[in-house]
Amino acid sequence: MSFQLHHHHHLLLHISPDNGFEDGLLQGSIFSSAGALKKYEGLGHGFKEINSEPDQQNSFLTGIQVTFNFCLDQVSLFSLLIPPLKSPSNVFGCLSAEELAALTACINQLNIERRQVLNELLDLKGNIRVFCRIRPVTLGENFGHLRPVVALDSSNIHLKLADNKTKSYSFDKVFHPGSSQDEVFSEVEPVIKSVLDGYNACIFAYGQTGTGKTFSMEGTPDSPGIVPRVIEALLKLAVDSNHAFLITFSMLEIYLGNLKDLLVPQPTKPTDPLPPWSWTIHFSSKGPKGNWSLKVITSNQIAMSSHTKFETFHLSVVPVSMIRISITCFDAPERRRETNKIWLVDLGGSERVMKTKAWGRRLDEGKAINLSLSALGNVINALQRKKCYIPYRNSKLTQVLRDSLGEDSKTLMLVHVSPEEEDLCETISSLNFATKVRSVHLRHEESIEIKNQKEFAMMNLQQKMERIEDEHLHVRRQIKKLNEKLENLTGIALPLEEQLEVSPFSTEGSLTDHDMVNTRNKNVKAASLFQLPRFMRPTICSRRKSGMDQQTSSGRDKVISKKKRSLSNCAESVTFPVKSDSEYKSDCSISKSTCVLELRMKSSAHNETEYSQDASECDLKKIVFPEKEKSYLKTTSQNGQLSHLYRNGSQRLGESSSKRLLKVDNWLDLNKNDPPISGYAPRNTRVPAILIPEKKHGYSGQKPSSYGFATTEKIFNQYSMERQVDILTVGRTVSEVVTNKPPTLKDLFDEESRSSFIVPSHAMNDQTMMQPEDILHGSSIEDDECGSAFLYDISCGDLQEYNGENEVFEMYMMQAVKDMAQCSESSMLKNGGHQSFSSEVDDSIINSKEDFGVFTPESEEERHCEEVYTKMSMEYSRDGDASSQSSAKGTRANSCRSRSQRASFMGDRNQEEPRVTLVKTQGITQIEGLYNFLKCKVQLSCATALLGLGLLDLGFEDNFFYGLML
Ligand SMILES: Nc1ncnc2c1ncn2[C@@H]1O[C@H](COP(=O)(O)OP(=O)(O)OP(=O)(O)O)[C@@H](O)[C@H]1O
Repeated sequence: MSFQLHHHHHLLLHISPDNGFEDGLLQGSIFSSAGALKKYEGLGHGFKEINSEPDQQNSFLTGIQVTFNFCLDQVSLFSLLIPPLKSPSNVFGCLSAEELAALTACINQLNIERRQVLNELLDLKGNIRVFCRIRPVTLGENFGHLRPVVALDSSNIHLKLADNKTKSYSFDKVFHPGSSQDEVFSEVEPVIKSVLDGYNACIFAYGQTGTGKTFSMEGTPDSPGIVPRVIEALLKLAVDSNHAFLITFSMLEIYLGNLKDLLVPQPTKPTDPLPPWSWTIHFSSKGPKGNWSLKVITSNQIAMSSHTKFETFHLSVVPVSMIRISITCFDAPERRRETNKIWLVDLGGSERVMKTKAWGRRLDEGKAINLSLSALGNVINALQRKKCYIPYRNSKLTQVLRDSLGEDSKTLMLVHVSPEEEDLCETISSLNFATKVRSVHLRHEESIEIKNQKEFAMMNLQQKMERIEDEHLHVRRQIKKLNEKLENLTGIALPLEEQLEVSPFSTEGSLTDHDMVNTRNKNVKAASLFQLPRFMRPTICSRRKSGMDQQTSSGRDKVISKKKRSLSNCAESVTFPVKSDSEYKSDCSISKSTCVLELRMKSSAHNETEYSQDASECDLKKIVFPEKEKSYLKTTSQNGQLSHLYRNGSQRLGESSSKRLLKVDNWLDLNKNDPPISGYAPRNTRVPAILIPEKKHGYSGQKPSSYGFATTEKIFNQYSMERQVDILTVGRTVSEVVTNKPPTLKDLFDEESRSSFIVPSHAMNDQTMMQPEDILHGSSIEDDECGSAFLYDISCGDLQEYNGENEVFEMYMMQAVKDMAQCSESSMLKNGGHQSFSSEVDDSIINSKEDFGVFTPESEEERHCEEVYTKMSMEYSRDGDASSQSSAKGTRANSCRSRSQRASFMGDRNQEEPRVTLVKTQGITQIEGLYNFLKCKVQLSCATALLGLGLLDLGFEDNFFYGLML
C-alpha cells in the first residue's frame, strides 16, 4: 500500500491487489489540521482518491491511517503521521521548496557579487571621500549680487577673490546650491551598503556655522537629511538581506571635551536619582589593531525605526553631535566583521573664535570645538603620512572615531560653505581643511588619463552593480511570491526575515543588546512553533511548564518589560580589567602606556555637562618605563643607589666630567689614599669602563666585583651608575665592560690619547641615551615610534613636545655652571680629586625646574654662575664652532657635550684651581693643549719604559706592577 499526497487536502491512496483485501473492508482515515475525517471505506484495490471536506479547504492533511476489517477483526494496515514541516510537501509544496532553495542560493550568490563589485567601486572612489556643498542664499541675504563661490562643475569649486584673483578646489563631488537632499544621499548610499557588508564608516559634516551642516545631516520633515535616510536604508537593506541583524543606536554629544549620551534621561532636579551606570573606555596598546571599545547602550535603540522619534531625542544645543549605529550579524561570516558601526557626525562650527567675538561659555565651546577639529586634522594628517603613531587620543572626537577613520573604513566628509562674500575667509579655511583630508587618499594629483581610466572602470562597475541589483530585486520578488503562495496554502510560513521585520524595531520599550539577541532567538523559535500543525504544538499548559510561553510576547509581557524598563535605563556598564604595567613594556613613549578612563556622572555647573567625565586623561596616565630602564633602575635601587643617583643628579653632571677624566695621575693619587684591597683579583673580572669607543659596550647588570688594584671600592660602586654619568660629558653610554683582563696602562694611554676626541654619539651609542637634562630634571627624552621627540617629566608624567635644543642647552648650561660652583667646595677637591656625591647639591635637583625660567642668584656662587653663564652665552652666540653647527643640525648630544665642556672649562679657570685634568676636551685653549701634549709625551715615555721592561701586559692589578708604582 502506498499513497501520494498531491495536495495538502488531496490524497491518492494506492492499494496493491495482492493483499487479499477483497474479502474484507478497507477503511482509511485521514487527519487534517482541522481534526480526523473518516474518508475511505470500501472493498477492492487500486487507486482511491481522498479529499478533505470542502469546508475544510484551509486545513491540511497531517496523517493517514488505513485499517482492514475482516470478520470483525480490525487490522491496522499502516498509519502515518505526515511530518508537519512537510505539510506542504505535496507536488506543489515540493516544487516551491526546491524553487525557494534555488532562489535563496541565487540571492546569496548575487549578494557576494554585489559585495565584490561595491568594494571595487568604493576602492576606486577612495576610502576617504570629500564632498562640498554650497548653501543656497537664505532669506535675509542679498539675492541680487554675484556670489564669489561658484560650483564650476560636479567636482570643482571656484572662488573669486579680491583683485580679480581666483582660486579653485577639486573634490569628489561638488553640490551646487540647488542640489537636493536626494542627490546628496545618492553619493552616500554606496557607503551604507558597505556598512551592511561589515565595514566601518564615518560620515561627518564640517563647516562654518550656518552653512547647512544640520540641514544636510538631519534635514527637515519635508526633506529629510542623511541621518534619517541612512537609518531607513540600513533597515531596508537589513530586511532585504537573508540575514538577521542586530542594530543598536546611540547618540552622543561632545561638549567642552566631555562625552554625554543624549538618549539617557537627564535628571531635572538635583534630587532626581542618577541613572546607575557608568561609561568605561578602555584603551589598550595590545591586541588587534584598534582594540578599544566604547560601550554606551541606551534604552532608545528602537528610536531609529522612526524619524519622528529620532527628532524628539535631538537636543537643541548640540555642539558636536554624533550618532552611532552599530550593526551585528551573527550568521554571516562573509561580512567584514561581526559587529561594525557607522558614525554620523555633525561637527561644530569651524569658524575662528576671534571672529565670532564670543565670550564666556560660548568662547569655551568654540575653543573646544576648534581643539577637537584640529585634533581631527592631526589624525588625518598622520593617516595621510602613514605615520605609525596616529594621535587619536588628543581629543574625545578622535578617540571615539578611532576605528572609523583608518584605512579599513569608509569616510565621507561633507564640507559646507557659505556663498557669501563676507564668509570668504572661513570658506577658504574650510576648503583648505577639506583638501587636506582629501589628499589622504590622493597623495599625488592624478593625470587626466588615469582619471579617465578610473571613471571608465567606475562606470562599468556601476553598471554591473545596477544589473546585479535588478537581478537581486527580481529574485526577491519571486521569493516573495512563493512565500505568499505558501502562506496562502498553509497560513503560517513566515520566513525568518519577515519575522524579524516585526521583531526588534516594532517593539516598544527598552531593549539592551542582550535583550535584542534574545528577542531574535525567541522570534526564530516562535516562528518555528507556528510552522507546526496545531495538533502538534504544545498546549498552553505544557508551554508554561517548559517556559516557552514567555517566548511569544504578549501584551502582558510587554507590560512586564516596560516595568523593567526603568531599571534598564541604565546602560550596560562594562568594566575592563586594568592590565598591569608589565604588559605594557613600552619602549617608546608614554603614549603607549595603558590608560583607563572611567567616566562617571557627576553634577556640574552647566546643564549640558551634568554627566561629564570626572577624571581627565592626564590624571590617570601611567608612565611605563622602557624595560631596559626599568630593570636598570631596579638594579640600582636594589643597590641602594637609585635615590642617591637621582638626588645627586646635578652634582653628577660636574663629577662625571671629572671622574671620567681622572687618568693616570689621579689614579696614582687615589692609590696612595686608599689602602690596597687584599685578596685575589681574578682576570676576567668586571672592571670599570675604560673609554674604548670602538667596542660595543653593554651593561650586564651585575654588581661590580672588587678589584685587586688599589682603586677605591667607592669608585667601582659609583661605576655601577656610570652608564648615566658617562653620557653626561661625551655622550657615551658605557658603564661597564667585561674584559678578559683588567685595563693595562697601555689601555689607559690609548684611552688618554683618545679622550681628546669627541666621538660622535651615534657612532658609539646603540643603547638608550639619556641626556644631561634628563637626569637633571628627572626627565627622559625619547623618540617615539615616528621619531618625534617628546620630553616628559618622570615626576609629574606630563608629556610635552620637545622643542629643540636651545631650551635643553640652556638647562644644561645653567646646571653645568651651578655644578661647577658647587664643585669648587665639593668634597672632591677636598679629597684630592676623589669623587663623592654630596648632598649639598640636592637643592639643585629639587629646584631644577627654576632652570627653565629665571635664574635668581642667591649666593656668591650663584652670582658667579650667572656671570659665567652670561659669558658662555655670549661666546655661544659669537662663535661658530663645530658644536654649535652640530647643534644647528640637530645633533643634540654633541652640542650639549661641547657646551658642557666649555662650561666646565670656564668654571675651572675661574676657580683658579689646578683642575685642568678634569677637563679633557678638544684642546679648547693653548694651555690645555700644551698640557695634554706634555702629558702624552710623559705617558708615552713611561709606556715605552714599561714595554722595555716587559711589564706592559701585566696589568694594573698585578702586584708586581703595583709594587713598582709605589
Ligand atoms: N541646502 C540647503 N537648502 C535649503 N536651506 C538650507 C540649506 N543649507 C542650509 N539651509 C538653511 O540655512 C540655515 C542654517 O543651516 P544649518 O542650521 O543647517 O547650519 P549649520 O551649519 O548646521 O549651523 P550650526 O553650526 O550653527 O549648527 C537653516 O535655516 C537651513 O534651513
